[in-house]
Amino acid sequence: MKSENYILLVVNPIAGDNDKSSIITAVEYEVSQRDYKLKIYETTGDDDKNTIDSLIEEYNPSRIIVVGGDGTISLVAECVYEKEIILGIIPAGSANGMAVNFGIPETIKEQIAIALSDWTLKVDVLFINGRMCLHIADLGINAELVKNYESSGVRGKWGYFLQSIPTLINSESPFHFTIETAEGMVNESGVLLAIANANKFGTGATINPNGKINDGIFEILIFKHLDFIEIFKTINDKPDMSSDFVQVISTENAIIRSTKKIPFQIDGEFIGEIDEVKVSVAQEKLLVALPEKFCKHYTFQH
Ligand SMILES: Nc1ncnc2c1ncn2[C@@H]1O[C@H](COP(=O)(O)OP(=O)(O)OP(=O)(O)O)[C@@H](O)[C@H]1O
Repeated sequence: MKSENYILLVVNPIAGDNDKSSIITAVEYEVSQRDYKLKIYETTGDDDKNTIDSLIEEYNPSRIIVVGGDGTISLVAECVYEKEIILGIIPAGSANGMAVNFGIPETIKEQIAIALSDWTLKVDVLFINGRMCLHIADLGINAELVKNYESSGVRGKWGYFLQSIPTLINSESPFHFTIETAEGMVNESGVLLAIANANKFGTGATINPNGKINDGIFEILIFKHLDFIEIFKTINDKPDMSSDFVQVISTENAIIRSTKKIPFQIDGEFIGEIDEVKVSVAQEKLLVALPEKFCKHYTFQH
C-alpha cells in the first residue's frame, strides 16, 4: 500500500458521448494545488469493479472522484460502501439523475471544487433485490421509458423525451401491486410504482418532495394515473401529492409484488421485467462530497 495521500479519479471515457480531457486537466491542476497525489483510472466496461477494488487496496485513497454518468457513480459507490472514502461526483453522463438530486451545480469549476471540498454527508443506500440503489428505482411506465430509451440509440434528454409518447400510448398499464411492510399489506393499482431514496427522477422531475437522503427510511410511491397536466406540474417542481393521484408509504423494508411481470429500472438502468421486488435501506453508509448548502440542509434536519 502506498503511503502518500492519494485521490483516485475514475473516468468513464464513453459516458455522455463527450471528451473528458479538459475535465481531467482541470482536476489535475486543482489536485496539484493541494497536498495530494492523483491516480487516474479510465473504465473499460469490463470488470471495472474488481480493478477499482484493487486500486483502493494499492493506493488507499482518501477520496474517489467519478467523471461519468449514474452507472459509473453506482459502480464506485459499491466500491466505497461502508468505507471512510469520500465519493466526489463530476457528472458527465447522459441523464445525471444523481447529480440533479444532490444539487450539484452545472459548471465544471464548481463541480471540481465540491468534489474536493470537506463538505460531506453520509447518505442512505437502498438494496433492491440485492442491487444497490442510490437514487430511484421504479416499476412501470418510467422503467419502460428507460428500456425504450436505451434501445433507441438516441442519447440525452431529448432522446428520453422522444421515447415518452409511444411508450405512454403502448404501455400495458395500469399494473396491480401488493406491498408488504412491517405496518401491513396494501393493494393498489397504478401506472408507476417508484421506490425513492431521494426525491427527483433523472429528468429533474420531483416525484418525492418529502424524501430525505439520510433518514433511514425510503418511500414507495404509487402513481395511480399519469395525466399529462400532472406530469407537467411535477416536472416543474410543483407535484400534486394528493391521495387520488399518488399513494405514499414510508418504511424501512418492503416486499412489492405485481400480478404480472413489469419493466423495472434502478438508477436509470433497465434491469428487466419482474413481478417481485425486495427492498431494504442501509442508513448513512455512503460518504459523499456535496454542496455546502445541501449538506447543511440535511445535517440540521436530521
Ligand atoms: N471504456 C468503455 N467502453 C465501453 N463501455 C464502457 C467503458 N467504460 C464504461 N463503460 C460502460 O458505461 C456504462 C455506464 O455509463 P454511465 O451510466 O456512467 O454513463 P451514461 O452516458 O449516462 O450512460 P448510460 O446512458 O448508458 O447510463 C456501463 O454500462 C459500463 O459498462
